[in-house]
Amino acid sequence: MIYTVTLNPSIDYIVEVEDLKLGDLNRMKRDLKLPGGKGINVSRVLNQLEVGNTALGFLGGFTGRFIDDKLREDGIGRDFVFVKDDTRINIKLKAGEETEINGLGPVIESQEAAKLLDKLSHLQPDDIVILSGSAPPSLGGDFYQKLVQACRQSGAEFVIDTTGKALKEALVHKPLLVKPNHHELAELYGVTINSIEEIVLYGRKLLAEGARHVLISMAGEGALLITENEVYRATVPSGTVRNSVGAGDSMIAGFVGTLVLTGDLIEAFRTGVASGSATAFSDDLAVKEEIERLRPQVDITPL
Ligand SMILES: Nc1ncnc2c1ncn2[C@@H]1O[C@H](COP(=O)(O)OP(=O)(O)OP(=O)(O)O)[C@@H](O)[C@H]1O
Ligand SMILES: O=P(O)(O)OC[C@@]1(O)O[C@H](CO)[C@@H](O)[C@@H]1O
Repeated sequence: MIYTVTLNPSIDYIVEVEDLKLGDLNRMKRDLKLPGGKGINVSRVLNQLEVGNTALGFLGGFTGRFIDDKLREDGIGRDFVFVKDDTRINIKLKAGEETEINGLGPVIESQEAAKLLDKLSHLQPDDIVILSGSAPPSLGGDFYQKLVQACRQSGAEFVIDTTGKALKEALVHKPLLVKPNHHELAELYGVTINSIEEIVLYGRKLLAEGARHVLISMAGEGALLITENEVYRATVPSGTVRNSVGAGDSMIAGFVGTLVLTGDLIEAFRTGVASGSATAFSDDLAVKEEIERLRPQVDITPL
């Protein structure tokens, strides 16, 4: 079974205004409320690809119920810990360019945090757990470490998509996949990156530190897949970008879902890129038909 873990889900409140005037009254041209948070996005795209999965994490209040209802309507498995405080609302403001304002997230009490760790103590060795996104500050700085240890103690594989110290510390536990974008990669190593050769160099450092597969996404510039023996570059299909929120999560879903279904690394990479682009070209996350349409447009070459 694939599990996703979203420590800090959100309602993504997508707001479009014609011409934003700061300090003035602006009227919305369009708005949309979506269940969000990185692991939840992965669950939604896995579901599109007909890959069964269960979404875990913390939900609370009316915002949490909204997310739970939406996932239930889509037939996605859920096993959330319900907390007292409200799940956050993240604002995605479209006014020509995209501006994001993400909430800190709810207070998670220690007994609520313990309930999630308890769920992970029942994992099986053939499970894959996808850990994605920020952690609410109240969980403390080492909660990801605890999650990773819980996965490893049960023998389950894990994928981690977060930043900074939590990502660095997870590497030694040999994640199946990490997927920083090229900016996050540079930030992780405290460097500026100016070329594909440098991206490969630092991507290989992630492997040396323990990651088993490294995907580096570069938005409209394509993506790299780096494994112990191979480096591949993918082009992205062309299309009109409508929304980049969740493109990276969709890529993880496409890659992991296809790897589980077929065991074929190149096809997993292709579906990952097509899924990211299908989201970038949609208002909401990628749907199956669009992923299928874009897949043949992704060219993959060894470097
Ligand atoms: N402008 C674009 N054109 C085509 N495909 C895109 C574009 N932007 C993103 N994608 C697709 O989505 C994938 C992931 O995008 P990106 O590198 O922006 O990830 P990310 O920074 O993790 O995204 P986010 O944090 O917004 O979810 C890319 O590898 C590509 O397949
Ligand atoms: O604040 P975090 O956890 O880093 O990111 C949360 C978030 O921006 O990521 C998703 C897109 O990747 C959105 O659905 C959500 O609002």
